[in-house]
Amino acid sequence: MLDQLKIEVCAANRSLVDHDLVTLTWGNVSGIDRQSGRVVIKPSGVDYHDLMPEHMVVVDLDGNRIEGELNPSSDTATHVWLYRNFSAIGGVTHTHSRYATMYSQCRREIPCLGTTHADHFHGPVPVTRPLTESEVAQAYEANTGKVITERFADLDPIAMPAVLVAGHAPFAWGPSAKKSVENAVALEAVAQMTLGCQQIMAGQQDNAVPRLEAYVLEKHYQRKHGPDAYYGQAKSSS
Ligand SMILES: O=C(CO)[C@@H](O)[C@H](O)COP(=O)(O)O
Repeated sequence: MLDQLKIEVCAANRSLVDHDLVTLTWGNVSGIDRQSGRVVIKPSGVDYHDLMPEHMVVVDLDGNRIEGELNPSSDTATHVWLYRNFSAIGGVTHTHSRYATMYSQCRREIPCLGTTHADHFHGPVPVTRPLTESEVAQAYEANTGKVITERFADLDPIAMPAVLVAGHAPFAWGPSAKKSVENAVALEAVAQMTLGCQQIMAGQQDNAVPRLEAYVLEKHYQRKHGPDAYYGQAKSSS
């Protein structure tokens, strides 16, 4: 079972380059086998072009390495925090993709301006609070997961499969490693289009950027996720 997951996670990491979501090794994808509770993640600092399934690292839900010679991604603690708290997700993608990272660094949400956004994200893409000095000093990556799940206290990670970490960069997730990459691609696309809209409107007398109407948002989201789209999920304890 994990051999197949290693193949999928390796392919998902390599696809980050094809989607122009990464510079150097600034990104990592993982996937979870919920049956065994094992997470497969990219090794730290390895060039994407050199990645092979056998390089993937297997960790448990506390981030302890179970299998693999290489060190797991430096963001492993964030990935496993998300798997522990968002029970319905199967894959996580973290990148420093340009436009979504600009919004993360400006600490501004990405408003829902159009149907492209609505097809993937049920509302504005939220931004977390910044980590405190002690949170950074104590456990930077785990506390990055903590501020994400804090921000999702009243949000559903199925309806909103992405977040902007203040001062850092985006995380996206989905039912599989591949789907988490797709959500990261969609996030970067809507971030770029939103920035463009804000630049277009900045030069206008009425420079308020029009938000997508709520009834259009609902229609598009339900068209993609079904009329009974499930917005709420019981959160497992971390
Ligand atoms: O967020 C960061 C650094 O800010 C990470 O995404 C690294 O840029 C990639 O780390 P590895 O996955 O190669 O350890």
